[in-house]
Amino acid sequence: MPVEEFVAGWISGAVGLVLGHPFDTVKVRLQTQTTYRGIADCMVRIYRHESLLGFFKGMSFPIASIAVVNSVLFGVYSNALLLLTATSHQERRAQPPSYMHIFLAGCTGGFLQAYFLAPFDLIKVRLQNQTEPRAQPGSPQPRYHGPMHCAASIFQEEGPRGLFRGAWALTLRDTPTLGIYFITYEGLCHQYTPEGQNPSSATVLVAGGFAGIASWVTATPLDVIKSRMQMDGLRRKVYRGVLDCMVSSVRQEGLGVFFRGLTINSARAFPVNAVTFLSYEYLLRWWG
Ligand SMILES: CN(C)C(=N)NCCC[C@H](N)C(=O)O
Repeated sequence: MPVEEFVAGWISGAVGLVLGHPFDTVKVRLQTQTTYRGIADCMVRIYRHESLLGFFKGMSFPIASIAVVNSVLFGVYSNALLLLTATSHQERRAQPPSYMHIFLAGCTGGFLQAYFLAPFDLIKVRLQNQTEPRAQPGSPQPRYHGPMHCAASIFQEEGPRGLFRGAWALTLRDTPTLGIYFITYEGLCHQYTPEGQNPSSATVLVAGGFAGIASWVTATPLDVIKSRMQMDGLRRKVYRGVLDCMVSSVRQEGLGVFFRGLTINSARAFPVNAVTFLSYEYLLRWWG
């Protein structure tokens, strides 16, 4: 089993993560809190109240976990394609796999990564939603003092299953949309690359960027539900499950609720996934 894909997936994911985290914080706040009037209002209020550091809340755990999460995604995707088509990453340029195989391999990668991602994503979302500024004498204390304290508190209060709150919505979000992610990337690279050659850097950047946008546009409705399920139970439990969360969110806020954070999700997706795929391709070429 080639391990290069796992390592390339890890490094490329970390590059994208740091770049996209501030946008991700704004998105999570817009999806779960109704007090912001829009992207600009949310950004200004985070900056005024919590300083620049407010945008980077909850980033340390994703950085630590990206090694596992992205290497599972890219490694499983590539190895699933190897199983389905009997071609390695380099051979696939000369013998491109069918879109059905790419989709199935992407869905498999998405399905498996969701379970590795679930606890880390939960802790990220909980920390991103803490609006208290950095601790100053006399100022209100945030509920969680950091990622380890957050993980330990959830574990103590809700048991090990609590760490997987929202995991079902996350799996529903990631399984089909990662199929779409890889199909868009491979399809655009194939379209704009001469037969048998490697795609140019510009092609990889554009194809990666659009793969990010296509997958996040389709993922946003379940992303909203996932974030709400993850915040549920913080004080009292409101939703009975994914379907109940969907129905009551639509009842209270209308169908537009499914598009909360769509603009910022798409704006974030382009640069993050452009650099993720560029570093992924270069690392694999570098290792031959
Ligand atoms: C729509 N979904 C869930 C994805 N495209 N997932 C792949 C993640 C890529 C990158 N780390 C990101 O956060 O955009």
